[in-house]
Amino acid sequence: MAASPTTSPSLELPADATLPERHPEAPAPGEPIPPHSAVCFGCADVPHGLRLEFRVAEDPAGGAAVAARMVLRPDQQGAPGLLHGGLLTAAFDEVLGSVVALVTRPCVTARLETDFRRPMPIGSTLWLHARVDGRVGRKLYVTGTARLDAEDGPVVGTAKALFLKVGMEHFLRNSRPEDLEALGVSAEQIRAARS
Ligand SMILES: CCCCCCCCCCCCCCCC(=O)SCCNC(=O)CCNC(=O)[C@H](O)C(C)(C)COP(=O)(O)OP(=O)(O)OC[C@H]1O[C@@H](n2cnc3c(N)ncnc32)[C@H](O)[C@@H]1OP(=O)(O)O
Repeated sequence: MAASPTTSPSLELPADATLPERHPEAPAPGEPIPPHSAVCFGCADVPHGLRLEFRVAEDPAGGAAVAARMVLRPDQQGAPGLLHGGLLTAAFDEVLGSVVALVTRPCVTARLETDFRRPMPIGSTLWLHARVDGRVGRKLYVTGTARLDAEDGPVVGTAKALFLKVGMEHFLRNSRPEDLEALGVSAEQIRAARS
């Protein structure tokens, strides 16, 4: 049967997936991970952003893992006094993307599923954890957990995602030219990628 544009292959870890190690130049367990960009909605210190703070976590199996924390603010409400669910998904996108970046980069989210398990009161702190479970070629399979108010607090959400390794041309072809130029990319490089 032909694939439907509204369905995607499973996020289950394929049998031939291997556990990828952290890149040799990636920070070590316990070290903080700085924002990957000064303007990122997820990790940069921007007023409207999630302002997630990260460190590399120890993975018992020797794989790549991160821990992150996010304080839930009044401007992030969905139902009165509770975090908007889409922001938990956004937080997972950032946290799962960050752990993938310890293995290889750049990667983008192809598919992300969130399970919402408990409400998240404004004023609480989310403690998130993510791990790369396996890799098959360009495809990286990642899982994450969000807990309330402590690293071992109650689970409020879980996520599974597939990230795909892409080339720099993904950004050169698709990002706004002015944003690329602000990063030092020349107009000529942008034109060449788009010709
Ligand atoms: C100079 C500039 C500086 C830039 C500095 C960069 C900094 C980097 C910062 C990162 C920051 C992170 C922040 C958070 C992460 C985001 O938020 S990323 C933003 C959200 N994501 C996107 O915008 C991605 C949009 N989607 C796409 O561009 C394309 O669909 C993709 C994901 C690249 C895939 O396209 P493709 O490369 O053509 O892949 P395709 O050949 O279709 O599929 C390859 C394989 O993946 C599977 N696959 C593809 N899509 C799916 C899916 N949805 N479900 C299941 N399987 C799938 C296919 O079935 C196929 O499997 P195999 O047949 O190989 O077994």
